[in-house]
Amino acid sequence: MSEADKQAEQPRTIEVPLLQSTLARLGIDKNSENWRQQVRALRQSKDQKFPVMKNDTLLRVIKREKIDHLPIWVMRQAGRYLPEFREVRKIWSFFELCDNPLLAAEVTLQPLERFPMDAGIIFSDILVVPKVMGMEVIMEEKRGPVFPQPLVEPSDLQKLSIPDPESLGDVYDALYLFRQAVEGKVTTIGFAGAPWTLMSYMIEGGGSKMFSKVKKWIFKWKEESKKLLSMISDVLIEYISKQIEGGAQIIQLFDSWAGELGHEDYWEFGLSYCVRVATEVKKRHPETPIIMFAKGNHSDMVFKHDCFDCVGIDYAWDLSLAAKYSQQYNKVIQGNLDPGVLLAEKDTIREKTRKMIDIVGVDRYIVNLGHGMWPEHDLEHLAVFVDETHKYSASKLK
Ligand SMILES: Cc1c2[nH]c(c1CCC(=O)O)Cc1[nH]c(c(CCC(=O)O)c1C)Cc1[nH]c(c(CCC(=O)O)c1C)Cc1[nH]c(c(C)c1CCC(=O)O)C2
Repeated sequence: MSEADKQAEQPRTIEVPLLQSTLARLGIDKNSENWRQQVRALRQSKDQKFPVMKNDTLLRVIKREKIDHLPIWVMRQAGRYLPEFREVRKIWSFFELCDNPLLAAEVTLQPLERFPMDAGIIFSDILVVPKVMGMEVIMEEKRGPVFPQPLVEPSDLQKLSIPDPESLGDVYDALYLFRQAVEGKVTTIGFAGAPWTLMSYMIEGGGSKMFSKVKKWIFKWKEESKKLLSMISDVLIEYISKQIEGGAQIIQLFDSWAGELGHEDYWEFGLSYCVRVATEVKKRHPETPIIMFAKGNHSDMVFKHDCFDCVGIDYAWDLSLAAKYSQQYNKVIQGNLDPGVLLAEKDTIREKTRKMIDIVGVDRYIVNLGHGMWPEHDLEHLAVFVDETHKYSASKLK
């Protein structure tokens, strides 16, 4: 039986146990036909207020304020390693979750029930942006995201459009609900894919080994490639600004495929567009910090730009070098435990965690993995990573 058929057999009432009391407090009835309008009206209302922060450790690190432990969250913290997430996925398809603010907020809350993280990253995907620009995206069970009709040549750019920013309103609504629900206990993180990574997906049509199609574009059709990157950047500026207005307190840009380009080319086709996006967002929302995660060998470039408050370090990067740059450029760093370490014995996880904290120190540091969680990860092992981060950093901060 196909995934869609299996899902069709399940009851499709929206079950959001973790969100229930928040909905009651906000006066939203999830069983009414217009619950979406109810959420949207609250998010857009001029006098919307969020609960006072009780744990703003992550934001305090960015502002270099006093903390009593180092903050930790993990990329893909809402995902398939959680049995309760897999239960929800039996009933709803991946993009149905992304398009439903109640369900997206609910699954963002799931990991926080189990782990005392300091932040929650909103459940969504970087590919919702190409979707609203007019491209079809499907999530295939074993392959991941697939674009049935990728961009093949420059004339295909005509198929794309600049969407009304509110067409991604479900994401802002999910952020709004999540921030209401956590009642100040964690920081709310919004995110977007970087222009280069999104362009790669739109042209490769999914994951890739050689990146030959997108490389042909940038080297053969340079101006058209830049037109596409500019277009994506313009959409991202609006999208991220609206996420902040909806409730995001910090933003992470994911350039997952940065490492596929050489140094100069990454500047020309990658990072320069991230700088443009971040600078523009900062003009509108100077108080909101931005984390730049350029996976694969280009973090050194990221340190040099004032528009980024924090540099995400992937697991392959030398953390000592990152710590040195963090001092030199006065920037917070985030990362970078290899997700594979979570498969090791618990003692190894504790040891590696302590080592990272010894290298970076207990200021300017947000502890995280060096890439996202994997479906095969063990819950208890993630708990050990979180626990050791909090205990060890607290002992050093005393
Ligand atoms: C490249 C990329 C994508 N999506 C994302 C990136 C950048 C980060 C990175 O480098 O991994 C970002 C992303 N995707 C998802 C989040 C949610 C927030 C979080 O908890 O971190 C975030 C931040 C949910 C997701 N996005 C996806 C899942 C799993 C799909 C499912 O539930 O079936 C989740 C929880 C699917 C997805 N989405 C994407 C891929 C390659 C895949 C398939 C990989 C996989 O299957 O794990 C595109």
